[in-house]
Amino acid sequence: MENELYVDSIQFSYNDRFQLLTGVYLSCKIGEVIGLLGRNGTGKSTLMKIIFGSLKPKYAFIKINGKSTKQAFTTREVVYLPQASYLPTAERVSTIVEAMFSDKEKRTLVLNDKRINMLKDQKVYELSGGERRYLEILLLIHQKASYLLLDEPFSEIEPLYVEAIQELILSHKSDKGFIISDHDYQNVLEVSTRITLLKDGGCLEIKDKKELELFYVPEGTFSSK
Ligand SMILES: Nc1ncnc2c1ncn2[C@@H]1O[C@H](COP(=O)(O)OP(=O)(O)OP(=O)(O)O)[C@@H](O)[C@H]1O
Repeated sequence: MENELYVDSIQFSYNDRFQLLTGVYLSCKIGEVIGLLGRNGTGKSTLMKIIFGSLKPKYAFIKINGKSTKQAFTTREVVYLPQASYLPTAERVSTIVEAMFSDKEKRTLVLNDKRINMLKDQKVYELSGGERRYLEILLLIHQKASYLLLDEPFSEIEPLYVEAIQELILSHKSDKGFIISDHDYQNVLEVSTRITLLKDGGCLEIKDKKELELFYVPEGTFSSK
């Protein structure tokens, strides 16, 4: 299948005693926002690292736009937002944007973003959690890659920036595919086109909110409102 990130049969363990991922199947097409939910420690971050290629699995079948690969990052079609910030804290926002984009037009586009423009002379350590996370995602969204793996993009950031990041994702959905993992499932649900639940080492497709109540959130979470 063209224009799809496809992973199948992912097996992984950190030690011999426990197999964390036992045969994960996941797919994401351009235009899709996949909400990857799961309880603490089920392996969401591990799965993203395996797909990206920074962690070696026991077995994985990964195909990007019809071509199989061992490490998705080598195809330049996949970028990954790790849970922790990846920006050098002592650098100015404008310096980072210039370093990350050789193309002048792209640089100008990013620097003219309405939120980043007023922060461009600040250093990364001076930004709020939300401003920094927004910048990190903006920098990834403007890369050529078609697929973005976002590990906890909404975690511990101010509501204004949760909304800004949601807007950013939705405004780029037509030409990108997103896989998003976050504990704040409401924020994920608001932008997702599909939900998959990582559970007992595999991925379970969630059809509707009723199924989400059955497997993930407390009964009545959606119906009692
Ligand atoms: N480098 C490591 N060595 C050994 N065990 C690890 C390592 N990294 C993670 N683990 C363990 O593997 C399991 C899965 O971790 P992972 O971070 O992938 O889960 P997660 O679903 O992303 O969790 P959370 O939602 O809390 O971020 C956890 O039990 C974790 O403690």
